[in-house]
Amino acid sequence: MEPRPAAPRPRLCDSLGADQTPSASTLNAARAEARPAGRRAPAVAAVLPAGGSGERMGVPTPKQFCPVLERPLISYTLQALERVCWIKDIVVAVTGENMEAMKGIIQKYQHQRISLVEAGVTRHRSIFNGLKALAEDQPDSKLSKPEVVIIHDAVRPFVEEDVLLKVVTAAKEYGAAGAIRPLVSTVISPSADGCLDHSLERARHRASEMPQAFLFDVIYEAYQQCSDYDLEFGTECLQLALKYGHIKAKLVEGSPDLWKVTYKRDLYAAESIIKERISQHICLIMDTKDENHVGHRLEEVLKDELNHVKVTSRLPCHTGRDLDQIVSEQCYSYVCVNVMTSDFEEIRKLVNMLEESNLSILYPVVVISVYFLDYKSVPFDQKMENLMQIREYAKEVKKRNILLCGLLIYYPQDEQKLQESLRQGATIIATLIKERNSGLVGQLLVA
Ligand SMILES: Nc1ccn([C@@H]2O[C@H](COP(=O)(O)OP(=O)(O)OP(=O)(O)O)[C@@H](O)[C@H]2O)c(=O)n1
Ligand SMILES: O=C(CO)[C@H](O)[C@H](O)COP(=O)(O)O
Repeated sequence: MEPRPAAPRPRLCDSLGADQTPSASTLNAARAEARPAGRRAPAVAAVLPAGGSGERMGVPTPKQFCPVLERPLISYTLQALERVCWIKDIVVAVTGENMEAMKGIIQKYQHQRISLVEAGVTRHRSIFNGLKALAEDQPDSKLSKPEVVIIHDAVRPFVEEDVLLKVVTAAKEYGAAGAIRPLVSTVISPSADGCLDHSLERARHRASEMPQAFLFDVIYEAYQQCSDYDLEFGTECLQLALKYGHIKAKLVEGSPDLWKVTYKRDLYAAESIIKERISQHICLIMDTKDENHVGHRLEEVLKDELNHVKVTSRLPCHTGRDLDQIVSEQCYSYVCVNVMTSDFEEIRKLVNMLEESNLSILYPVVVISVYFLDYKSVPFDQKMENLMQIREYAKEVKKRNILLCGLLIYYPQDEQKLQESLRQGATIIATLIKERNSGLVGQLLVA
């Protein structure tokens, strides 16, 4: 039996940013990095069954294509697997009628390493079709048979590298492995007359989740021997490895986020989790170096209000160089503090950089333009005329998934009122970033 590969190493893919696909040289470097001396890293591929109709979701669109933050659910799962640079191929099984839509998603969100196969009428048949694509070296296929294959539902978007590595490592040793979770409800067995026959002791049972991983030959041979009944009604790949391959899969404790999107409530939960994850970093761009200026006080109040969020500040003159760094850190929330001017020059520069970075292809980027309205120095009507440009400009940039709105904070005012305005401003900023509500683009809010 092959020795276990080394423990998980830092992801080389991270240095490229989780949403970017590593180059071939980085993949090779990652493999070399992850390969202890003398041990060969297994060739790993993934099969994603995505051919269901999502009946339990109760909407016409199959749930894998339902939008979350205006992006199809399946795209998040693909992104999660693409982050893992040692998965060389990702085979997705979709129905013929959804093939073009799937190709469009791959192109729009710049997914890589994806191959498409026709789904089957059941989940097992879809998976089997995916395995066939990996098993047979068709003349024009760029796919090759992997040593280990991951099977993961396309509607489980929150899968991390660590659990993938655990199931793959275990599959190499045991032949099969799968993620499990504690049961939330007790499992019961009803009798023919619809009454309780018996219940299972919940603590002694687990829920089978995904990802699962198998030595390719183990699961492929199991599917080839599968009865029609199993292909039609089965729901558990680990059971096929046991029944047809006599392999007892290694069970790996998974994280709470491995759940499968099945009902409509799961879409709302997925959107909430994604919003929370992309709101963990705020970049504050100041247009003044004056450390004593009120704009820097807003930074302090924001840090105080949002103690779990990373707030980094930048000056426009450094923005270009620094922004590349921020983009690679996956920052999707920008607060531009304008104390010196109410014109749009700085905002336009930032928006142009964000567009060039393609950052807003995957997630909506929030840009909040904060104006300290020194109503004593500039006639109010002249300033408002300037500021009202935001409405039209915001409509324009919304098309590129950038959500722009304005925030006015009166200034100067007595210390207590100013502190109150700053706190109100921080609350408004936090809400705009957390909610990412496209209905508010172009609005001018007042703290
Ligand atoms: N013929 C099928 C049926 C299901 N799946 C996929 O298997 C995964 C898990 O199945 P499930 O949650 O049951 O999806 P649906 O069958 O679409 O849901 P429902 O049972 O509510 O119709 C999903 O990614 C689904 O697209 C598939 O590839 N081929
Ligand atoms: O949890 C799982 C174990 O492999 C599968 O995702 C689940 O069984 C799929 O069943 P269904 O397609 O009916 O949702």
